[in-house]
Amino acid sequence: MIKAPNIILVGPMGAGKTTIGRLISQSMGKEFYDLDKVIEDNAGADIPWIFEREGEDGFRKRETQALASIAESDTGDCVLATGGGIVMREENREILRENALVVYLYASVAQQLYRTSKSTHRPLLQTGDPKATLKKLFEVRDPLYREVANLIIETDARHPRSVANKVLDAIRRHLKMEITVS
Ligand SMILES: Nc1ncnc2c1ncn2[C@@H]1O[C@H](COP(=O)(O)OP(=O)(O)O)[C@@H](O)[C@H]1O
Ligand SMILES: O=C(O)C1=C[C@@H](OP(=O)(O)O)[C@@H](O)[C@H](O)C1
Ligand SMILES: [Mg+2]
Repeated sequence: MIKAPNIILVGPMGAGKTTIGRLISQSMGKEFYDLDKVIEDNAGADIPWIFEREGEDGFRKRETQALASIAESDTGDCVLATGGGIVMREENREILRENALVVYLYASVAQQLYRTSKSTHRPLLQTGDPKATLKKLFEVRDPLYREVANLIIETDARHPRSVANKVLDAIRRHLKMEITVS
């Protein structure tokens, strides 16, 4: 059986997965991994370069490999922030569902747009109409995030520290509930 990491954050670009993942890993005393960073380290190149040279398909292959390698390693006791497209492949969703507590960080399209607008490192948003792109992606992906999630946390109108505290509370409640039930 594949051993998945403890806490996995999913959600759209700009939901705050990287930011919140780091904060909650510090509070929980767990190792933190950002899947995009793992992919970049493995490739020796950044994400825009990978998209440019290998296309989105090449990136998705690397993403699945990186997820599987973390899931199969002994680093089970960690917090993992994924990229927004992780739910697009069924094999990824299977790994996410296995053993991990998956937290969906929800953000409205307006917030996604606002939070991603200052950065140019997301190749999918380097289009004439990033709002339309985010909306289209969200329509496809939101049901998939919900399919794999154990917990859903709303992030609009919340400071990152407040989102992190909400996630930590929800995780504690969820784990306590599981212990009480079993
Ligand atoms: N709750 C929040 N409120 C305001 N800004 C946020 C919040 N969460 C993240 N951000 C900011 O939004 C940007 C994208 O966050 P990031 O963690 O990279 O998102 P993701 O990894 O989900 O794409 C960063 O500049 C980050 O500081
Ligand atoms: O939504 C996506 O398909 C992607 C999201 C990005 O990560 P973040 O969600 O952390 O921005 C990164 O993996 C890549 O640019 C593709
Ligand atoms: Mg990120």
